[in-house]
Amino acid sequence: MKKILFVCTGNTCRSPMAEALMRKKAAEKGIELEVRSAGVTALDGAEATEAAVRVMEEKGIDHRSHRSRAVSRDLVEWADLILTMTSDHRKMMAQSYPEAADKLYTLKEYVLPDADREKLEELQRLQVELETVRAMLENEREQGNRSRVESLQKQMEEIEKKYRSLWREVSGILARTDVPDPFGGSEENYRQCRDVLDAELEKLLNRLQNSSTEER
Ligand SMILES: N[C@@H](Cc1ccc(OP(=O)(O)O)cc1)C(=O)O
Repeated sequence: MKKILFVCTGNTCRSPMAEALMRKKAAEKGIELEVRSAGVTALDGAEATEAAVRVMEEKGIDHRSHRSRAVSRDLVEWADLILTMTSDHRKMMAQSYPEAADKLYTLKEYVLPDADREKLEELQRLQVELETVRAMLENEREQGNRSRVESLQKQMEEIEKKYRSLWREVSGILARTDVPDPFGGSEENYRQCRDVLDAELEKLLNRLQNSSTEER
């Protein structure tokens, strides 16, 4: 059974709403899933915010029993898929748990159409390549190896060129990959957040259903 971990900051607003909505949707569609949530800087045992409880009630979900918890190595190991609310959460998770890198995405990124997702992955790959070549260049500079420095500089310019043109294409997509934090906002902010999550989770369920029929 697929195990999904949703991650936000405090685990009192976004990721608990994602967890509860996903559990309900999966049950309604008869899809077997296990879902949990946690926060990158969460305290253990805090209740969901009042406004979150109210807007979940509107969807027929009793959210009062939620208690926050911090992300832990056990939870990361438990999950097959980790979906964060923002790209900052994804970065923080990748730094703390590099071994989880290939199951770590922002929720919105994971449900993008394939073509857009491939572009984002290519951008991340170029970023790593750029850092690697930059480190090699520094090293050769220190050694005073001029011909090697020149060839690495050319290589870096090539990668930067590709990076810049791809960046122009994907910056629009990237700007839309965060689920904004309703914490401290009005009930309407929470409702909007819930509806954004609801729409993204519908796409997530479709993606999971499609990939399980492809696997058969
Ligand atoms: N945990 C933060 C506050 C916080 C709580 C919730 C929160 O929203 P979410 O649960 O969606 O990350 C964001 C931040 C603090 O100690 O002040």
